Amino acid sequence: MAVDNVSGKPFGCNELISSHEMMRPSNKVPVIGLCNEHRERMIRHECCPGCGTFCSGGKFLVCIKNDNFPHRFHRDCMVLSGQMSNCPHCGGDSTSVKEVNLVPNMDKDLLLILAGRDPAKTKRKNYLQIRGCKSARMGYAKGSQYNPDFPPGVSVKFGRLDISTSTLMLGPQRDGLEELLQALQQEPLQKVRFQAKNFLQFVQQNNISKMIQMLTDGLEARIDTLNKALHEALPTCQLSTIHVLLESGADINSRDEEGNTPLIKAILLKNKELIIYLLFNKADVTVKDDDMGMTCFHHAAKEGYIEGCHLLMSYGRAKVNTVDDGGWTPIVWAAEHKQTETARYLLFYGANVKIIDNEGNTCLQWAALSGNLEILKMCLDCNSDVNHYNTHGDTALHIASRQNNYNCLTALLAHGADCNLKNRDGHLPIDCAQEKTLTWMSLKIHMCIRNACLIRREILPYNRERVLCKDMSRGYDKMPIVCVNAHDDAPCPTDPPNGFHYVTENVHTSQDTRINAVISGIQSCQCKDNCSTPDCTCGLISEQCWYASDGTLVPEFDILEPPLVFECNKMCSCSRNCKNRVVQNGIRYRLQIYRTQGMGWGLRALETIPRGAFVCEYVGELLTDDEADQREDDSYLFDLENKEGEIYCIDARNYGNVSRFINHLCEPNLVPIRVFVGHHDIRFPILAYFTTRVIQADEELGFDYGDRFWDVKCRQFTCQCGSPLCKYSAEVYRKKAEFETQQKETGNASEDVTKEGDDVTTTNNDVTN
Ligand SMILES: C[S@@+](CC[C@H](N)C(=O)[O-])C[C@H]1O[C@@H](n2cnc3c(N)ncnc32)[C@H](O)[C@@H]1O
Repeated sequence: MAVDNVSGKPFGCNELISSHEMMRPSNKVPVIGLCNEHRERMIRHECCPGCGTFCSGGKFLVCIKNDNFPHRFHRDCMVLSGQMSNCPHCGGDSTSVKEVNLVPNMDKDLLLILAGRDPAKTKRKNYLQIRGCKSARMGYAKGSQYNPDFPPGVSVKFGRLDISTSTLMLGPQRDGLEELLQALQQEPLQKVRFQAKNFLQFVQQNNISKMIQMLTDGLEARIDTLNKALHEALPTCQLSTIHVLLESGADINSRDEEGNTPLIKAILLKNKELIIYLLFNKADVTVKDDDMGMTCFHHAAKEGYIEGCHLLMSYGRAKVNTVDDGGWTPIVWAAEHKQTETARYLLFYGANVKIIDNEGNTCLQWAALSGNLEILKMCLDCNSDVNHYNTHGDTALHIASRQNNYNCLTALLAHGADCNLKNRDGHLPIDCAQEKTLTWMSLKIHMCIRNACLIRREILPYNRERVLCKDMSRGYDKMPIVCVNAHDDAPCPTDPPNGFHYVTENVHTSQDTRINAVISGIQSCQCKDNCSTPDCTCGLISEQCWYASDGTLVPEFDILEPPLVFECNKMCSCSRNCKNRVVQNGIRYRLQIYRTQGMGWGLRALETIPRGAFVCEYVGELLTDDEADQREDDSYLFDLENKEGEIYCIDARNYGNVSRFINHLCEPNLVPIRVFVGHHDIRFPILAYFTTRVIQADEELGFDYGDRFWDVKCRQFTCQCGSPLCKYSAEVYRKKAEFETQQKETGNASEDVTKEGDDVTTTNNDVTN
């Protein structure tokens, strides 16, 4: 249930939860079931990621980086999580964060709040006072209610768009139904052969009575005839004809020779009544056509049919970032076809302009191609990388130059586009422009001035980040594992000849590491309550269940002496979603492999990760100790010590996952924990990395490799972690060596002194004597 926060007071939402999809503003707070209004407000980032309540009244902060839809959050929540100045939604810096004070009229506004609505939207004019920002910037007027589920009383305002379906019926109108009933009461035809040609003719004529007669007299209509009739009927037919065809068994998701479904056709026809009818009859919004693998949503966006987009999302649950076979999202189609309002609408509903298509383009490049300045601006406002380049090495600047899109080029340069980047053919953006065109002249001037300044100030050109792989896991991990290099020309680490094979589970390359997974050896629980009580037997094998309800380790978990953790397994009576299952659910946070300064590849977080959260498992080849000793490259060996003396190792050199890139940090933020999931063979725990503190986006992830590693390796290389507390840097080893020499020298000296002393004593003794 959504909770609105008005001056610190909570107000629970009274509306029906509209979607089965639960949401939350960050992984710090539990997921919430939402009514439509709150769902949209969640998408607009109006829910505070710190406390999970909606910022609806009193003082709170807004980030106006995205002018149209300021993000909201509470100052105190950010202070508590140690994240002071930046917007927790988009990372916007303190210059875009302002404080607002909403003073709600508790009588009237409370009713709105309880109805899941935002009073600020209803009477925005004198409601919001944002310092340094016009109140009109607070987003689009959003109509009161719409209910994507039922009944069809849709009424939505988006800018000038007013989607209203309150007058629509879900099936044929009264006259259509009457005609159908009449036809059904007619005398059946005498037995004649069902002729597809005749039937199609009747369908095209909307001759319901003849259609019904043919269909009900026992003659068999083949499914493909019905499907063909359905497709042929769509452009001209009445809903009652479609209704009869579907009732008779035509497939609502059948495809014509171009792979178009009836829904795609209805979108192209912009037939709202038909779209709603098909969606309510469970037409599949994800079916792709044969041409470019476009779904109905891509077609709607391409056509600039906002109403269609809205119906698909609200009735059909179409996903705003769904991709076609070329990796294009609906907003890319809108950008390419200059559908500005559609793009604005899609952005409002969470379109991601940074998604990279199969040719390496983002939406920015498509906007530069079509020359749509508005959409290009939207992409830049959403922090698109202005220097991102595609598989040909073309940036948006190359594309705008080639197309002579002067305004787009000017906007790109104003946002820091680099005019000195060459594409794969060695061409600068200016080389792509036709001489004496506006783009050419503008670039010429820009380059002359810019390059002169660069030379004067000895500024090195911008070091670009290259995306070497969009997902090293090839879809096996839940999150794509991107690999980037902004440092040198090292190729992707999976590339031959020195590459490795990305696997998501440990692999066996010999018989000697066979795991005992016999189910009689696995303890399981009998819980029926999500394992939330201390009686869960699985939890008890680990002393207690160490996971809090959000999947993080409880604060009392001892990260210095971590206990073994036993998660619930397939033999347990509890549900697959119980509290005691975390590692088995896989990677949840966005991670990136990147080229570090001095440590080869490394792993970093792309989003904030809370303390005690599971990050990834160390995956590789299971080896015996002896086998590990034979390996030439020991850089990726991890010991699975256990108390029974048998030592096994995981080697991630040839087979591994994202965790093989985790470097040593002298101030580690990860700790490896032994976890058991599918078996209880104590020799082969899962090595699961958990965070030891909150990790910020872009922070490198690392754990302490330990003295044993560095005692051996310090002869080959020293630690480059750069921490002021580094224990294994060249400097530390130098000082250690100096100290030891000194010790030796003073040790020798004191030995000498002792000897002398002995002598002295002797002498003294002599004296005494
Ligand atoms: C498990 S791998 C980590 C990933 C590795 N950086 C790579 O490029 O594949 C361990 C190796 O990374 C390098 N490495 C890890 N942490 C380091 C550190 N703090 N300083 C220097 N090198 C480090 C060492 O070469 C080490 O043998």
